[in-house]
Amino acid sequence: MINVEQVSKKYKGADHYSVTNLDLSIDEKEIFGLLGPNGAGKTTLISILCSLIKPTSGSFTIDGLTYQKNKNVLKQRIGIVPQEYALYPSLTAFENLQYFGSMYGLKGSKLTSKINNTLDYLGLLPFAHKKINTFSGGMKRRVNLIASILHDPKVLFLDEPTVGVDVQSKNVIIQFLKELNSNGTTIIYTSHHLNEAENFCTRVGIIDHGKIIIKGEPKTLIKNQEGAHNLEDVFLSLTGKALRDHA
Ligand SMILES: Nc1ncnc2c1ncn2[C@@H]1O[C@H](COP(=O)(O)OP(=O)(O)OP(=O)(O)O)[C@@H](O)[C@H]1O
Repeated sequence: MINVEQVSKKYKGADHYSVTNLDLSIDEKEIFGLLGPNGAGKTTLISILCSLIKPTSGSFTIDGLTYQKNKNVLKQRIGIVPQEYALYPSLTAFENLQYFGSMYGLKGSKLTSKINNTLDYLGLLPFAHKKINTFSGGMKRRVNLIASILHDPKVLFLDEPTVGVDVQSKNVIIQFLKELNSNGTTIIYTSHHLNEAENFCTRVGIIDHGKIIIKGEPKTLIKNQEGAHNLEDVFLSLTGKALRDHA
């Protein structure tokens, strides 16, 4: 479904590469977790795959297609949940979702029922006609998520979809993503919640200094890492305990 070959990225003016000669292959219907310390290159990689930024070198395909030749087709096949909210604060949840749906050519009763059903699944139907600027962080994350899946993408990219949300919101978001996946959506997500990734992902890749240092099924990675009881143990063994502050 996704094939990445030797992708590198050096931002303009930067003195180092954020992603270096990265190879990655993700199968259809996987839930792939991209894990790594702050500054490891997760957002950069996901932004490249969503065509939000261009790689400095290397190539990749999604569903066998490149953006160079198939930008509009790929736009319909992928969904993007960015780290920052992409919502209009002075519009209601419903108005926001109508707007995002219309960007994918959706309209009428089909769009309305999709919005209402999904708001309902995610516990937001009673707030459908309230303005986003009255919503909590967890509620905004859920609307942000709905905005990205109205067009039923085959592949969904999520950059830290559960950051800053309470346990209840997190559970419903993960439940919803599992449901999408069981209906055929391939999911690639980044997270700092290793426990969540351990339970949610079919495979994870740990990325550090722009390179994937290990990838595989969480259970296998834990079994193969001496002394590891969970994914966090594997992560710390491989990436160390030093802080990753940078400015
Ligand atoms: N627009 C930019 N210009 C220059 N350097 C950047 C830019 N965006 C990111 N970087 C650098 O690229 C590297 C990777 O950053 P990236 O945001 O991809 O990491 P990350 O793994 O997503 O981190 P976090 O977990 O903190 O979100 C870092 O060194 C960062 O400082």
